[in-house]
Amino acid sequence: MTRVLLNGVRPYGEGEPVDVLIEGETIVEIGASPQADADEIVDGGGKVLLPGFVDLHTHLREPGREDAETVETGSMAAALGGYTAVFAMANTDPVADNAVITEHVWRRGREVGLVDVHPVGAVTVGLGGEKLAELGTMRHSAAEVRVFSDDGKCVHDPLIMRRALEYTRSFGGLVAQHAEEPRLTAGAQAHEGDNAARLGLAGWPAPAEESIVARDCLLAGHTGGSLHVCHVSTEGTAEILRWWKSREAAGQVSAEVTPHHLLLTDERLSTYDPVNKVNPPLRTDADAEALRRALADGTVDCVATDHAPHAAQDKDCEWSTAKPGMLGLQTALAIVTRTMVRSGLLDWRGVARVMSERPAEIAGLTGQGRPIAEGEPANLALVDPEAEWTVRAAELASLGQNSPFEGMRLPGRVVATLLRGQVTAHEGKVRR
Ligand SMILES: NC(=O)N[C@@H](CC(=O)O)C(=O)O
Ligand SMILES: [Zn+2]
Ligand SMILES: [Zn+2]
Repeated sequence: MTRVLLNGVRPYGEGEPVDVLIEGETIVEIGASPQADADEIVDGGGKVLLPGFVDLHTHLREPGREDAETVETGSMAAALGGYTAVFAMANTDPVADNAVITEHVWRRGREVGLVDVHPVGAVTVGLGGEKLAELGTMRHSAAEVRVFSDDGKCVHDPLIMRRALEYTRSFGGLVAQHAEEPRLTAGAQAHEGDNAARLGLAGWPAPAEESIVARDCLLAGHTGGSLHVCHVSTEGTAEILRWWKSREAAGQVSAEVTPHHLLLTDERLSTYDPVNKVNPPLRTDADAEALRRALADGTVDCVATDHAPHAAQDKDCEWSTAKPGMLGLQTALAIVTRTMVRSGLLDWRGVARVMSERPAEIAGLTGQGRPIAEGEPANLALVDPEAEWTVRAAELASLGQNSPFEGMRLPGRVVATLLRGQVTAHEGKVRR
């Protein structure tokens, strides 16, 4: 069995540095270990050791748009970003609304072997919003799909949403909702507010999100199904979730926020650079601040990247025809470090909670988001909290280069990632 020694690391950024010895897939010893007989020694230098990150919301674009991303390039970006599990959204071409596609994505993930790739199944056939997909078949396929989402589109018909919550409940599944009332966002190009008005961009009003979130909380409560709210973007949504979760009969409702909604606002739109175009749109300072507070106090459960790579021709064009979406996997930890850790809103235990433990729990992954302790699976991310680096999209592993953080100097860097004891990334290089 291969033995890897992480030399002088601080689990959760707490206490004096310790040595972590990994044998095969498992952490076998934490303390002062003999270094001599390890096959590989990773020099920890007192850096922060966290459980490997889990991303509930990634777009890998395979099948169909392999010019924007593939399971392979997305897995590389994930490993470099500290991730040990990602959920690949179903809005591919063809749509992942059946077991053939979800098994293909799952198998590709296993072949690449850098990160656990869990395909998300579509809720409705072709993301059409009209007919439930064969959720049970996907659940019982080799990919064991548990998370279902029409992401990119909202399951806007309340009866379909009700049925999806009821049906997934029967096998312990989860519906992840892209909350957007389509009647309120027809033609929308930006957050509805002063900036959009000044720039002449059609508005995406906050209630388009909030009305669906409120409705879906009620439906989840009524059916006993599990609801996960994707990319929460407004202060109002945070308030609805806070109220709903304070109720005794809140049931299973969870929510995620993206790094870009924690940091960026619609002030960036004045250049009309489509790199800032995303769904839901970048909102106001007050929204971003409310989201940071909601993440800190647990109202919003976790960070999910909504990593959405696009080919150059879909982004280097005029605003209205550009596709929405931003890269996220390799910058998430740095944005969380800047917005949550440097601001004092979260300590590293808190980061472990929002980037690993909660998302693993929400998705029902048993081997991820585990404590850093002897006998536990060695899914780990080693983070240098002091390192500063400048984002260069051309240097990221993704095929698409649409990072809104281009040129930004950010704190916090992933030094190494381990998937079940295998080093998958180290010092900015992928290991295969
Ligand atoms: N976030 C985006 O702006 N785009 C996503 C879809 C989505 O997450 O809604 C995409 O697939 O490109
Ligand atoms: Zn979405
Ligand atoms: Zn998405």
